[in-house]
Amino acid sequence: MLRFNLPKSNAGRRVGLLGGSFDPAHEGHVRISEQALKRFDLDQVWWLVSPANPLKPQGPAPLDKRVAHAKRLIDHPRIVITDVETQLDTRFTFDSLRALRDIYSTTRFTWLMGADNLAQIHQWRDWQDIFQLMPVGVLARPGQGLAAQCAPAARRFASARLAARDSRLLSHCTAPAWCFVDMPQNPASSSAIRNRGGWG
Ligand SMILES: Nc1ncnc2c1ncn2[C@@H]1O[C@H](COP(=O)(O)OP(=O)(O)OP(=O)(O)O)[C@@H](O)[C@H]1O
Ligand SMILES: O=C(O)c1ccc[n+]([C@@H]2O[C@H](COP(=O)([O-])O)[C@@H](O)[C@H]2O)c1
Repeated sequence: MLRFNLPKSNAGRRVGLLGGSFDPAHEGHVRISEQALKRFDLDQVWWLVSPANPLKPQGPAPLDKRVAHAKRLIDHPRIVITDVETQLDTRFTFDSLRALRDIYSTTRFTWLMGADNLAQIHQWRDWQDIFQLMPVGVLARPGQGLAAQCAPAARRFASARLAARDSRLLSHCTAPAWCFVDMPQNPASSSAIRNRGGWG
């Protein structure tokens, strides 16, 4: 029985978790979620709309506004918009993922992120523990290929990397395991939308 108003998940279901500020959500988020479903053999993708990125000094738009916009943008039977980090009162990704793993003990989670986050994840709290907790699926992002492939995290977990041709095995693997997949890339970014005055 769930303590919170959290999404439901059946035993054995494979769920990708895409964390982000979604300030605002855009077509790039939609594309990588659709690709992740296919390329990583997932049943669902949950968007974790975060209260705030612990590394960003300026807070995002109010959570309700970001969640409502995300729900207007995407209407997909296998993509779920959630505010679980607010409900769990967690701010750091490792804490959120550990809490979800404990609540949904029979769900197989995969952490998802764009290539820009692979290049930065070594700055996150407990980042190596994230790789030990669940498989990690990385999706290509324009201009981020080289930085991501040479990133400290890519080097540290080089032996746990799956070839892109085996990407559908990722969500079935035991951690640590990660995979970088290339795909038709989408240049959208929340900061570009904010800078154009298209949000807020
Ligand atoms: N166009 C894109 N292609 C691939 N990955 C993306 C794209 N846009 C966002 N992502 C990924 O989606 C997740 C959430 O992204 P986020 O909400 O920070 O959006 P953003 O566009 O990166 O925002 P900002 O420009 O403010 O940094 C991150 O893992 C990010 O790497
Ligand atoms: O846990 C951390 O230390 C940490 C530091 C920076 C970012 N994150 C997470 O990374 C995800 C992407 O953040 P953002 O703001 O770039 O959308 C989001 O889920 C954040 O909570 C997590």
